[in-house]
Amino acid sequence: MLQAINPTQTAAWKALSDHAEQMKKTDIAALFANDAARFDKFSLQFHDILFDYSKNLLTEETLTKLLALAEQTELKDAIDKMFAGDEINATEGRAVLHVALRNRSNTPVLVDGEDVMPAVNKELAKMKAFCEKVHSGEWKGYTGKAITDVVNIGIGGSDLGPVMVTEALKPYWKGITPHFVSNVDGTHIVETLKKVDPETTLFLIASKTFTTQETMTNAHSARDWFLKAAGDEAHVAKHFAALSTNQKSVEAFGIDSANMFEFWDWVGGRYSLWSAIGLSIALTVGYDNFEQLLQGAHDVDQHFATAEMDKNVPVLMALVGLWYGNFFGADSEAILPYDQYMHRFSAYFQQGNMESNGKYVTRDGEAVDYQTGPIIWGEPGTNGQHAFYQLIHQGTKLIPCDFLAPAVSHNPIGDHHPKLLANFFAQTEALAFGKDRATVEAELKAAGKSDAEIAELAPHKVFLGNRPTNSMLFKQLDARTLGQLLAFYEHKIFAQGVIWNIFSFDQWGVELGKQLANQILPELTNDDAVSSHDSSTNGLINAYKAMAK
Ligand SMILES: O=P(O)(O)OC[C@H]1O[C@](O)(CO)[C@@H](O)[C@@H]1O
Repeated sequence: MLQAINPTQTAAWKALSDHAEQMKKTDIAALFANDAARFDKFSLQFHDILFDYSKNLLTEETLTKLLALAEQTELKDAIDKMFAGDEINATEGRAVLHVALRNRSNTPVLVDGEDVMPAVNKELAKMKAFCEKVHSGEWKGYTGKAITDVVNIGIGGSDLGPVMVTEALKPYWKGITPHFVSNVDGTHIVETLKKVDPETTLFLIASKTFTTQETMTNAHSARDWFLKAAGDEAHVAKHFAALSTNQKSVEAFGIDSANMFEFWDWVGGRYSLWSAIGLSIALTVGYDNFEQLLQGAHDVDQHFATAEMDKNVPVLMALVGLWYGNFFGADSEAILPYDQYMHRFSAYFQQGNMESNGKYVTRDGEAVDYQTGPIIWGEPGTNGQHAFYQLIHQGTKLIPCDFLAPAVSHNPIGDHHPKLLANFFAQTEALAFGKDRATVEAELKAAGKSDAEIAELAPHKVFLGNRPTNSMLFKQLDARTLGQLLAFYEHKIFAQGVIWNIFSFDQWGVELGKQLANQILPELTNDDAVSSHDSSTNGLINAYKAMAK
């Protein structure tokens, strides 16, 4: 159980509030001008990843105060408790042990006194053997053909991680094409099924609970489609596997437990790509690469658990983010990967972050009077530059941004990569340092503009700068580095949740919508006018019924 500590009642919070008022009087450009060693002081190398957080509105004093906040909210104790298998997901009565799934050191991890590592290793061995059979062609479909396509049917954490990772690691694909169906909108499954052949397709029904409406509906439609071609129920075993914690429901669906890959209730859905939910990843990029992904996350787990707080990358990421959210009123963060393969990275951490820390109730059941989880958004560079960077540069909102890029491209064609990276560096520089009025006026003058034109145009061309960014520059996007990046963000989210005194591993906020949808569904299947809701909901439902006739 984690202590409930109100962060705003700590001495550190009060000190940070005062300090923020001081820091509002300076800017990032001044901090660089006053300290030639700033980059060295505020950057860290972790394996092949350089984390530069120097382009932030902070000083050593800021960091000391932020670290004091981490100490006074007992972050270290919370980290130890997570790794020790304590029930830190208190509202669901569960431990939080995605770190056990990637525990390559294999040291015992105890849940209720029992070491979970033998079960974790057994399941990994099962996944490995299955991948080998599929890749070698030993696993055959009902007409004796090898598998060419995998369709993962899942949603939320049972979809976003596998989609993001398989896309990010596309250079490592092994000849199996992955497809992902998540939305209950029939279009998703129908359009996907058009691309695959029942004789050579393997369906992975990915659902921790095996009760999720969207997933079960898609799974039944996939099975109907398959049986239409295959005819015989006996063939289902060759084409359907389940990734779940719920053996009973898997069997009820008609999937043999031999084709079930198990995980456990101490794995949160949005932290589950490291579990059997990652089977589509292992099938797509090969089991060896899946293991490298686990290894990368494990590298960071060890770092998070043991590094000093002031050298601890996820802790620093958490503190820097919280600094802007709680003391400067920033309400969103942009994640901007300069790597096309990472095009689902921000979407993945929308769930990771917003489902974890989108909470207004504290660990002791009170309403917070401070900001918690930020809105997460972003697109790959350079697309974002031609879409929303205008607002980041000159808008009225403070939007801390993370820039991520590989030094080495998997596709070193012409001068594409230097151009991409030039944009990355230019953007972080422009955001931090801006362009002042004098420079703008001198440029306009040099371009031959009259004094009147200069006076009119100059205000629009000034960049105030002082827009904070973190940069993550890494050697190349391989499985191990990706695993490290993902674990950085996961632990950042955890550390912030601890300091905010909220529970990061439940998601009660998704329940009400599900409950109401279940009540409304039967109302849509008859012709009666509906009057049981508010006038808007009644009006919409009745209009729908009339239109759909
Ligand atoms: O894997 P399941 O049980 O189908 O759940 C899917 C998703 O639904 C949620 O419970 C709520 O959206 C997520 O946390 C989870 O990732």
